[in-house]
Amino acid sequence: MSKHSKIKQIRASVIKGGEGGGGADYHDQGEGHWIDNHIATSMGRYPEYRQSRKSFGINVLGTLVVEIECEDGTTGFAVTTGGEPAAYMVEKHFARFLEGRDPFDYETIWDQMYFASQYYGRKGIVVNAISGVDLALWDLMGRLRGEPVYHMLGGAVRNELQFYATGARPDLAKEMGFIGGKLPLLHGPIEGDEGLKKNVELLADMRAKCGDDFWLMYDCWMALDVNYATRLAHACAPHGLKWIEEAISPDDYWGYAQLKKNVPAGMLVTTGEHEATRWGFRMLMEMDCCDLIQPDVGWCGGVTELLKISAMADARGIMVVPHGSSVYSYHFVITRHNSPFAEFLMMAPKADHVAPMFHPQLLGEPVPVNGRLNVSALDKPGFGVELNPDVKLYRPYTH
Ligand SMILES: C[C@H](O)[C@H](O)[C@@H](O)[C@@H](O)C(=O)O
Ligand SMILES: [Mg+2]
Repeated sequence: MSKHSKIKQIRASVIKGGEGGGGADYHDQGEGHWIDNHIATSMGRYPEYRQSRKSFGINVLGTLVVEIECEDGTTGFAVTTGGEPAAYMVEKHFARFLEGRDPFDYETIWDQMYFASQYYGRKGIVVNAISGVDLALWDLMGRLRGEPVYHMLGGAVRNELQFYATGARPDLAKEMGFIGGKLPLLHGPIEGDEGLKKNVELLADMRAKCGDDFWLMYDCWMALDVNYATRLAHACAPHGLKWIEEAISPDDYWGYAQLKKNVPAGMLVTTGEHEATRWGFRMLMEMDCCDLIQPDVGWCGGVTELLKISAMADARGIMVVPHGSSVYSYHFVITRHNSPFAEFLMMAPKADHVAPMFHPQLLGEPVPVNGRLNVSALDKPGFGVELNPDVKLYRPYTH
């Protein structure tokens, strides 16, 4: 007989655009932010959509806030990307698998959410919604037990996290103590050899500013084809490009397998932030698509699924460095030997100082200091953060 308080209610809320700012939908930033400044994407083939990813809707979904309340009043929550469509699924479809149940039945809850939505889900926003519910369950379990999530995942295997920084200023990231800097790629195939030359020149400039021992990577956000990515990798090799990230479409497993053969020896091919579930990552690994996988724990299925993905990768000697997702990935990374470092997304508009990733939605969100975060910063129940009461929530659907 379960000794735990049962789940009384699950609630899915959103934050109206503009009031909440970026938050979990961290691409939803103001004008002039580096994260929306001429970054190469597949939509770049349309001139009207080349300058700004917001122009084609990268921020159209918004934040999903999932709250799960127990009969004793204990409430766990999590935020991810999903907005009203994801809220609809949580309220109208997934709630039935949680209410009246023990929150520690998270395996069965996950299984029922996934297979009940298999006919319309499996990847994308449906798995974002499942991930949001799963993360809220892990937060709730931690609060019920008075333990941080990382304790429940087996405990820390090291006493601190080390981070690389994603943003437009790797030179400043080096000064801030990060172990590396990941640049967004600015020019895609539509801009021809001239654009490729600019991509290489930017990397060369950053290499000159950062010196030889600082990791430099390119994030290509699904924008390229195999030939362009191959040419870019070879042109960037003399400037010490450590990895080429998400160069092509997440659906083109065959292209990744070819790119991994094409790149210069020693350069890593990475991907995975837009992949989902153990089955998607099994495909990436068994088709030898990449050297390092980057699931987003708020998009791939949550902690419950990331545990399965990570074990598969560990058995294959593949590193798992989750896509930046603040505390939701920190609690995982610090417990895994095959996750030796983490990503920190520079949310400051000029990438010139450290700011909490999901600001302003979360209170108590820890940030790296000198590119590191001591495990003690995670020593609070659940994921250790609270919802900011000044950020108003709207519950678009009920059940
Ligand atoms: C910087 C990239 O274009 C994305 O905005 C970023 O969110 C993601 O790809 C990452 O790896 O951080
Ligand atoms: Mg990326």
